[in-house]
Amino acid sequence: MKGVLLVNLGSPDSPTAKDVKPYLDEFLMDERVIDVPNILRNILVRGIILQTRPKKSAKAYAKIWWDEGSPLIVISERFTEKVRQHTNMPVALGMRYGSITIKKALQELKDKGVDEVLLVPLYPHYAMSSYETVVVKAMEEQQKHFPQINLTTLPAFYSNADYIKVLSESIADGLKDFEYDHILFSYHGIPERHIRKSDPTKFHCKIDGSCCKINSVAHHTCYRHQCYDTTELVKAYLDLPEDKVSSSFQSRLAGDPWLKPYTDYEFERLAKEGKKRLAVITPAFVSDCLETLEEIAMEGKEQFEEAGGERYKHIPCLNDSDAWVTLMAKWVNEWKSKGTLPV
Ligand SMILES: C=CC1=C(C)c2cc3[nH]c(cc4nc(cc5[nH]c(cc1n2)c(C)c5CCC(=O)O)C(CCC(=O)O)=C4C)c(C)c3C=C
Ligand SMILES: [Fe+2]
Ligand SMILES: [Fe+2]
Repeated sequence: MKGVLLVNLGSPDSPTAKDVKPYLDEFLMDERVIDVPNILRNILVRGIILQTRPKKSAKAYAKIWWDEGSPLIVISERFTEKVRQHTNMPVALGMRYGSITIKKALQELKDKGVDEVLLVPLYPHYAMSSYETVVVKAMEEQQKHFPQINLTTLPAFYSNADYIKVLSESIADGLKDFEYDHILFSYHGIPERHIRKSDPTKFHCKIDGSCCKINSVAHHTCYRHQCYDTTELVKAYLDLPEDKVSSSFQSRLAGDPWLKPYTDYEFERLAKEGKKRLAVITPAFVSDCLETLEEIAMEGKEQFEEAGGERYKHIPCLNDSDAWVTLMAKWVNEWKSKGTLPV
């Protein structure tokens, strides 16, 4: 029997330093997130970052936490339930980090008699620290504990025409009552080094975009390329003016150079250039989470207004909206009936 495994990033069990610490430990000790040799990662994560970050992150989580729990988890659970209803299939939810594990989700599917699983990493774009680590972890769990299960993975859908339509229409909806001077597409950042590492040709990706017009297999794994593609496709779908749209990268950790331009610097630059009314969308995330609700909706607003901006709007992620659930159900049903995957 066929079933679906949806996987998102995960959250701590509560917005306290006690629960944030083990969650961040698992997250940042992932070799695809902090990709340095093991000994160095241990020193960096356990000896330095985890000494102070859990307290700071817990405070940020406390600002966005809902009565039902972490927004990312609650939204993902609502989405899962709706996809289940729209497909009449066993659909389980796992998280890459934290207590709602991929192993438990696979067990849930196995207990229902599932032996063919469609794995859906809940990320539109490929990055080794998001999409790839989910696929690798799910394959490890499958090989170790569920050899009878066959896994098929949904490709990154950042440029899928149906997805672009759903995303664009949700943006248009968010802009209905908002006169804007500029729309910023803010994507989660990654270290530049990750782009080079993920380039199978080892020479194509130049980080500055000069490579992106030359056709290459590297684009299948180039997060930066894919983010800019999403912006361009939404811009074309909504016929947005060229000079009113730009892309940037948020949530960097100190240290290495991360993808530029940095979102927080862009808030300042745009406000200083006289863009007084700013709309921000965050298409690297399908569900609202700490990085959208705190960093963008709260901190970003403050940064923009401090730099002279006047009106600011964060447009929500797709979350459990009808259009997004319907699209996911369509992909799942096509896989179930014809064995095909979206392109
Ligand atoms: C080296 C560090 C990090 C990389 C690389 C990274 C990539 C990456 N992350 C997401 C999605 C999310 N990240 C979230 C939180 C978060 N991310 C990092 C670090 C890296 N992410 C940290 C330390 C945290 C925790 C919070 C903090 O202390 O700042 C979240 C939110 C989770 C939640 O519970 O709400 C998401 C979602 C993507 C898509 C990505 C690569 C493209
Ligand atoms: Fe992150
Ligand atoms: Fe490129």
